[in-house]
Amino acid sequence: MASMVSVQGLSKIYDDGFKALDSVDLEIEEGEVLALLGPNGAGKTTLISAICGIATATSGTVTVGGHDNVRDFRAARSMIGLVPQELTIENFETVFNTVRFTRGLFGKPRDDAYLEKLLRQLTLWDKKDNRLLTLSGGMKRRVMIAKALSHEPRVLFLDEPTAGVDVELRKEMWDVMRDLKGSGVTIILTTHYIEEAEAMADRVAVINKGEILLVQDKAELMKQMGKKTLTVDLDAPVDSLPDSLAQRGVELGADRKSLIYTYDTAARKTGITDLLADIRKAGLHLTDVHTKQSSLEDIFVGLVTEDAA
Ligand SMILES: Nc1ncnc2c1ncn2[C@@H]1O[C@H](COP(=O)(O)OP(=O)(O)OP(=O)(O)O)[C@@H](O)[C@H]1O
Repeated sequence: MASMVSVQGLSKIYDDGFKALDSVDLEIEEGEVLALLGPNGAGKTTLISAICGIATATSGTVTVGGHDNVRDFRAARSMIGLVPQELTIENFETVFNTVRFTRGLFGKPRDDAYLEKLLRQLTLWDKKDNRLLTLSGGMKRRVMIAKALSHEPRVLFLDEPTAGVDVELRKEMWDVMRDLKGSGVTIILTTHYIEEAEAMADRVAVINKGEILLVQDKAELMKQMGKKTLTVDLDAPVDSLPDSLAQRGVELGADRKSLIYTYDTAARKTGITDLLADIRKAGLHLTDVHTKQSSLEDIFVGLVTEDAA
């Protein structure tokens, strides 16, 4: 698939000498949802700002829809919609006027039919004549998205779209994003909620200290790095692990009353049946078994911690 956004060797050193981006390479495909995941201060906002041309890069290049974002700034920028972290809306303006005004700022001719379609898609049409200050938090966020899409961009950047919002509103935002993806918009969202990346992304890019540590298909990532742990609770503590179990890679729990077995979910044979037979042969009695699947969070924490080491 063609790259909608291509970032090559992008570095950003702020005036105080701080290197916020270190030679970032990133290809974003048309129609995908890419989640840019990283801890606070990782460089997510800086990267988005540099792609959108708000922050000037120290070195490297960015193209959007084939347009260089410096040499051909206007063409590149016209393809981008940006929803910043903070709500920036004109409280006394109406929904329709604010969206129409933003479209005008991009030099686009008036097209009320397009704006009606957009506001309907974002379930804001009923509120089109309402002043923004009368809207709920969720509606205000949707107005921000409508503004960002008012000039019909092909790529939408959402910087922390659900930071500090409640669970219900987060789910509502996810529905909005899914709907937009369905209509063909390429979406890049930054988040430090792993749950959000897990729910929304086709691909995940992990950034830490200005460097991209990994970019991968989400399902692939979870399959490859995903491990499952089986814990077997015993009816009485054991002094040492029987050899037959140690050979299988089983570990004794800290309480000496449980056995822990980690296996690869992608493997054809997990070895659980044999393991249970060996436990029985060793004369151990189990009282319970439970399994835990490693989440994107475990994978992410692992990557970032490794990077810090
Ligand atoms: N104008 C600036 N001058 C100097 N340093 C800056 C400037 N803006 C950001 N930084 C630093 O660059 C680093 C990356 O910041 P950035 O806002 O891109 O991170 P982030 O991943 O978006 O973080 P968060 O999740 O907290 O929003 C941080 O260490 C930040 O302090």
